[in-house]
Amino acid sequence: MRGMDDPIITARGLSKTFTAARRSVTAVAGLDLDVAEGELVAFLGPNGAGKSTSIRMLTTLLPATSGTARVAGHDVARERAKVRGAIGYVGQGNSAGHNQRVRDELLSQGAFYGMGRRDAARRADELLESLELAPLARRGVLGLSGGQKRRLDVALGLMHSPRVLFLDEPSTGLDPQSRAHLWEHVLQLRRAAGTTVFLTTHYLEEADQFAERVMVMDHGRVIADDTASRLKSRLAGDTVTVGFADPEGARAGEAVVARMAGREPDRVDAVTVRVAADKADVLLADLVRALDAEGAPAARITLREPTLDDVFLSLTGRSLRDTGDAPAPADDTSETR
Ligand SMILES: Nc1ncnc2c1ncn2[C@@H]1O[C@H](COP(=O)(O)OP(=O)(O)OP(=O)(O)O)[C@@H](O)[C@H]1O
Repeated sequence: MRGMDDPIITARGLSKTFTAARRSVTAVAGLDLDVAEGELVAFLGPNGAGKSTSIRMLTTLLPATSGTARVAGHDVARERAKVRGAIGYVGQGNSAGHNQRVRDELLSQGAFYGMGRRDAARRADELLESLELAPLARRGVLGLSGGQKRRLDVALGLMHSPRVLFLDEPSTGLDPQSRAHLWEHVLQLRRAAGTTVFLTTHYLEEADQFAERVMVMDHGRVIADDTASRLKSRLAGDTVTVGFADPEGARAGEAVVARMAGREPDRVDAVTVRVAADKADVLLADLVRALDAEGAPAARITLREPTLDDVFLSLTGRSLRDTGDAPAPADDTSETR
């Protein structure tokens, strides 16, 4: 992996304003970006935040209104063909509308990229194998399941062995098992080839679990850019919730909690208090002892680690889950992994 002194993706002041019928919308407002080769970066944000527009500018599909970007050493405005040759792009719902066979679809893509027939065939078989599509090679594209189709999309994006793979919502609409499966493949392919992966997602858990770097976008701007764990510890702490046997216990316990945590707890209900804590795991043991010693023992204590949604909430005052567009959290990936 190369250092940041030689990033594979850079953007400076990259902006896009759409104007239609005298109304103008600034979809992306001054994106600055440096991505090192081999990084896995996730763009996270609510609908309309500007994620797709950013990706479409970086992949040369959309001209910027202002600003510049370079991908794999080429300028996205002046060297579009060179950029396209170096990247793979999987858009939202990429799959073909006609019923070509799976393997033929890959071969057409290879031809599109100017690959020789032999090379294309070899590469297609390699990708069919590694994306577990080999048994479906002769099946029509239209008969594939959602998850199979998305894996084919990824294979199509990888046909010419690009240095950078852009994925726009690769897992939206897939069931939890297919999502996990797709991710497994993307991570494995990336390990094998060192491909830089830049993707957008609505799934907080996904970004949290798999991305090395999370860029949170809102209203066309990047409002946070760091590893998920640093974002969480910096912008949203743990919460400790303490339940008492009765309201009297809660009253006595509340003061102890305040003293131990160093800040006033919130009242959840008559018998429960909640407090934010920087080092909740350490606090927990001390708190239990202190509550016992002062005759206000806890009936139950729960510790909740922050999620990326807490990060978004702390940055914007809104919940990503409340924006109405984020898919419901999948039941297999709850926020407390
Ligand atoms: N072709 C277009 N013409 C006019 N406005 C557009 C166009 N494309 C996008 N926009 C607007 O730009 C803003 C950003 O859209 P964009 O699709 O980049 O957001 P996003 O974060 O990718 O959202 P989603 O998660 O829904 O894909 C939105 O307000 C959108 O309505």
